Amino acid sequence: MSTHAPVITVDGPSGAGKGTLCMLLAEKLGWKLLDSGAIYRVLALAALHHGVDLESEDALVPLAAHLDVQFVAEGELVKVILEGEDVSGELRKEETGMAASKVAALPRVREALLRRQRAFSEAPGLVADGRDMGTVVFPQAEVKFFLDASAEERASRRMKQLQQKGLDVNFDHLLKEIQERDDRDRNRAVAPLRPAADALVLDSTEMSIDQVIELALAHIETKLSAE
Ligand SMILES: Nc1ncnc2c1ncn2[C@@H]1O[C@H](COP(=O)(O)OP(=O)(O)O)[C@@H](O)[C@H]1O
Ligand SMILES: Nc1ccn([C@@H]2O[C@H](COP(=O)(O)OP(=O)(O)O)[C@@H](O)[C@H]2O)c(=O)n1
Repeated sequence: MSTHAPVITVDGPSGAGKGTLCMLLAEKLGWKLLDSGAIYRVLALAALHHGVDLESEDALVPLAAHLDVQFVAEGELVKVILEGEDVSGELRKEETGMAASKVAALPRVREALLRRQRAFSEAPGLVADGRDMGTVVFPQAEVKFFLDASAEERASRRMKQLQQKGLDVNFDHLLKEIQERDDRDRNRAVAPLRPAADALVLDSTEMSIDQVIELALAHIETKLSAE
């Protein structure tokens, strides 16, 4: 039998600051990190590389079940290796996020990836970043957050992030893509993006990263000391 390890979940829409918060929490607590979005992104890339239709559930399920991916920590960065190839750069592109949200809408694809995500839970604890971490993948999690921000603020954060990587981006186009992806994530039949009933909802539109972390750490301390 596996021993129980505590889990903190952080769900929310694109650009809300989930990845930033999760990385800092995992570092501070010395816990493992699950970037579940990266798994959906890798699956989308595998489908594109193999010429598999992003809407063909029958073809995507075996690809998901046998996904050959490794996450290799290199200092602060995580290198993502798909079938022996470094796809870290391709992974973060907005079009990969868009393709990921298409494969992620398919129920049997999500089912095929469940065990792989749950396997990340190990001692001393796990911080899990995604859309359905607190509702579906780790419903028993000790601490749950739903991190949100206005679509305009999220698009503006994403634009700065992409510009820092030297990419040329148009704000209106980015905002439209983010809204389209959010709509698909919120309205899909299985594991839609929504806060778990027991999640603390944080709207970070007017908050700095430090303020979000401070609030999150205070909530974690309250929840974990009450266990
Ligand atoms: N509260 C905040 N205020 C301003 N910028 C933020 C905040 N939180 C995150 N960011 C920045 O916004 C961008 C997107 O954050 P990220 O953590 O990747 O979001 P997500 O994982 O939810 O898509 C990053 O460049 C990050 O540094
Ligand atoms: N737990 C998760 C994580 C991501 N996803 C899907 O994967 C896409 C990419 O997720 P991501 O977390 O990498 O995206 P960003 O928030 O970084 O933009 C999302 O738009 C969702 O469609 C999901 O369905 N469930």
